[in-house]
Amino acid sequence: MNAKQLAAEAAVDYIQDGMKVGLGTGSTAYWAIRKLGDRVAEGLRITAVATSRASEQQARELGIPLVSFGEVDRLDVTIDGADELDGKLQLIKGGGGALLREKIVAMGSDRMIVIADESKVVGTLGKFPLPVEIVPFAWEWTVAALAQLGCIPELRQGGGELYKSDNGNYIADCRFEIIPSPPELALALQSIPGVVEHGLFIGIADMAIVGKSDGTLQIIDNGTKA
Ligand SMILES: O=C(CO)[C@H](O)[C@H](O)COP(=O)(O)O
Repeated sequence: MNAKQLAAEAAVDYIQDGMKVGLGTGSTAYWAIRKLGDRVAEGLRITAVATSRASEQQARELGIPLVSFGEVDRLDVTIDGADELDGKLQLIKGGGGALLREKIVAMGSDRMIVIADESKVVGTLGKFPLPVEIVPFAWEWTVAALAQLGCIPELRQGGGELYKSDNGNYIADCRFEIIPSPPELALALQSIPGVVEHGLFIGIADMAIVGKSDGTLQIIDNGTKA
């Protein structure tokens, strides 16, 4: 079993009968959804919402009951991957382009469990280019404003054209190399009008389950919620 699958399946052990569950996006979340599908087939009764069309389709194929956002106020737990995470459970997300939906779903959950392999754990965030979802209108100005924050922003490409998120927006991948203060950067990003959402998750995750190549798990749950 690979390290992503190990972490993902361990997270599914936290799901109990009757829970409302947020389904993340990406190659690690894939394994969690697959395991949840197995447990639903065995009789586990849950309802779920998905953070992307891809995860929704996977859940549907596996028979996981999906509900609309109008049918639930809050979720009990969301299980999702991350591109980077530090010891305070601050995250960079959005490598798969689903950061806006992922943040809405995670913040609407009583608990967010992050699943990752050990390559995602860092001392300081920033090596992974920070995904920022921006509206197509006047994107040139928004990208220029992002560059003013000290990064090199690059609009994500997909299939020979500009990538569009499930929400019809562009993603600017912002290369910082190091982000000394994620909360300060988050505030600065939020003040740019063309920014819809950014991939810094601060004070949102409650616990991380990290799968290691030696087959063991590391639990990070003592993060200071900023
Ligand atoms: O934020 C995400 C998608 O927007 C993913 O959770 C993140 O990119 C990690 O992906 P993977 O599990 O494939 O490494």
